[in-house]
Amino acid sequence: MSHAVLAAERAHLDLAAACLTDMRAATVATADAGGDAWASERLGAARAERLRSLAADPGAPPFFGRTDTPAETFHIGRRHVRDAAGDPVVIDWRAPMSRPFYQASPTDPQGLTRRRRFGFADGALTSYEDESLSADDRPSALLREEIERPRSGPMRDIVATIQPDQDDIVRAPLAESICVQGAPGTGKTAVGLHRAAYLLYTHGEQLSRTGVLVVGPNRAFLRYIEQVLPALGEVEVDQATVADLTGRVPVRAEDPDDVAVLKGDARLAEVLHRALWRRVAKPRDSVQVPLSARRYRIPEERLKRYVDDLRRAGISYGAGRERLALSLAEDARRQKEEVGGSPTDAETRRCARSAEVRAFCDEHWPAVDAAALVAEVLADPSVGRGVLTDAEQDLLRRAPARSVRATRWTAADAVLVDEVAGMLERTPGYGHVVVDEAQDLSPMQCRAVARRLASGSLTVLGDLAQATSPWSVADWSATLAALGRPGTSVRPLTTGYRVPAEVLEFANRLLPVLVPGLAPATAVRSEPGSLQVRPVPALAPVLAEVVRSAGAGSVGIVCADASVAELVAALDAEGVEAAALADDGSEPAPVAVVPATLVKGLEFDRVVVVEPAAIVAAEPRGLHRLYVALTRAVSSLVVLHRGELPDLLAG
Ligand SMILES: Nc1ncnc2c1ncn2[C@@H]1O[C@H](COP(=O)(O)OP(=O)(O)OP(=O)(O)O)[C@@H](O)[C@H]1O
Repeated sequence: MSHAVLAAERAHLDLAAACLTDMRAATVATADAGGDAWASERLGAARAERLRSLAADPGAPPFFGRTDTPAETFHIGRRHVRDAAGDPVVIDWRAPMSRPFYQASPTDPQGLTRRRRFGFADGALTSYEDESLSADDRPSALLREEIERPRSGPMRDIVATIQPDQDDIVRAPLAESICVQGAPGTGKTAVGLHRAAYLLYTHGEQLSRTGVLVVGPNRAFLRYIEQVLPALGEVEVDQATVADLTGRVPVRAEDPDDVAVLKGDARLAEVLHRALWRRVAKPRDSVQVPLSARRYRIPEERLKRYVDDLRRAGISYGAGRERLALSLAEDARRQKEEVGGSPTDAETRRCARSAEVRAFCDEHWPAVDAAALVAEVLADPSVGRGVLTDAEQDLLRRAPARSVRATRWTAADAVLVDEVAGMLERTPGYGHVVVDEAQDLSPMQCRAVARRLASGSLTVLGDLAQATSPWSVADWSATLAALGRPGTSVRPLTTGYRVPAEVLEFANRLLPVLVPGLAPATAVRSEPGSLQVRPVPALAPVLAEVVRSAGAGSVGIVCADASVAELVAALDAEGVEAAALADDGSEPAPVAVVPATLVKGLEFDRVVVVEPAAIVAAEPRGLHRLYVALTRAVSSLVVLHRGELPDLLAG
């Protein structure tokens, strides 16, 4: 390593930091344009956003790499930095010029004569490493170190080390929907978030209008990933669970699995569609409507035609109702014009709002409340005859509550209510949606996500082996069809970055039973001693000892949901401070007792899985749940069991 090179690169780092400071100052100083309050508010909001995105993460240096071609040198960083003259000092990692940094290889140098990576310690540039992109390159130690650096705490970005197969997905065109089937810890979530950041950078104008949505499985997961996009300079991405998206009614009850599966079936959309549209009634008589002090009779035949045309127009139920009122008013207007009158637009609108027109619409195209309609279908599912079997109708049937408000809704009901709401009024759609842990979505939940998509594209992330919901599928086609993107190509990721090889191989013993034929992941690193499987006579003392000797980093104790409180109390009795992880988005405690049903998508430095057989026994897809639990560890996994181990793990 040359000192002169190091000194020059440090000088460039200082220059970049100074330019960033100037850019921030210039943004603050931008004067408001004119006295228009709305414009200055918009400008203020845009400036605040730009400031937020410029607010450099103090731990993140302005660049992490450099590419040289015979003509040019680019430093690559988290965001674009330019000097006072407007010349680039650092190129945004998402810019096309940055692509060779991620993709160049000795077999395809992509025009590069050198790729340089930088090593940092506490924000200071301490080392660099060059590849000449020829066959004699040694594998990059810095790259390896960074990729293998144990990770814990909230998720961090991976911009410095995105791998070529991941980069292909991150930079796929906006128009292309993609489904990533990736084994545990292969970077699906990271790739999905970086793709969102890439698309926002590349198609900023289009996507800033329509927005980007990230859908995750629960609040704990959203909390875990919430820092990644802001660290990449993207602060305007919505993050939500399906429950958030469909939260039109309070959820206060749970369905038995068989009922939940049925309510998640796409045929329910057909049932609800029928239930709604059968409200529209055929006109049986003419009607008289008032227009500027006179009344006009609209004959039955024309009324029938208006209703029929609107039914067939492919518009929402609500829009149809509004347009029906307008059709009647327009009819009266034409009649008046035929006899030489010239009604104004205001008079015609008044006619559309008249008591007579409203009464006609209420009778023939009545207003509908989404929750009330679902309550009605659940109380009498016979509207589903021909779509659902008799047995299925019986399964769905529920004694009606005193009122719609008193209904004890379940999560699956909320999705049905959202489906109807989407029929009543078009749901505004995003330009791109990233759906994580998509293997767990029911077809009806997929439809709820698809409604938020408008004509945009999707990034679907998941792992069939981690599918734990009662409606889990064995391949991706049903999910992709319900998401409205049936032709989406499925791309595998199989290099595991999270879990050490010893732990991954142990978990992979379950794989042939979970999803026969699914390719197992290969871990990038091996850590001898990272796996311990310990039969114990009593849990609490050993668990306490394991936690005490864990050293720095986060500890996640994963157990069957029913045992969480007991374990927290047992640790407390042993003098070990631990807290249960809740699904309210609050931060996990340094030692967190995690219900198995909440652990999906998370990672901890050290994981203790307590009584695997109990996790398996707790639910129908308990073995899949156990696989999720066993693949959360970054540094070590300890399995403690008093009872027998599940067969596949024993021996
Ligand atoms: N190219 C990379 N360089 C460095 N770290 C990476 C890379 N890809 C993934 N990682 C890290 O590996 C870990 C797992 O990534 P991530 O959570 O995205 O995987 P996943 O496939 O979504 O996992 P799971 O399905 O098990 O939840 C994270 O800590 C992530 O930062």
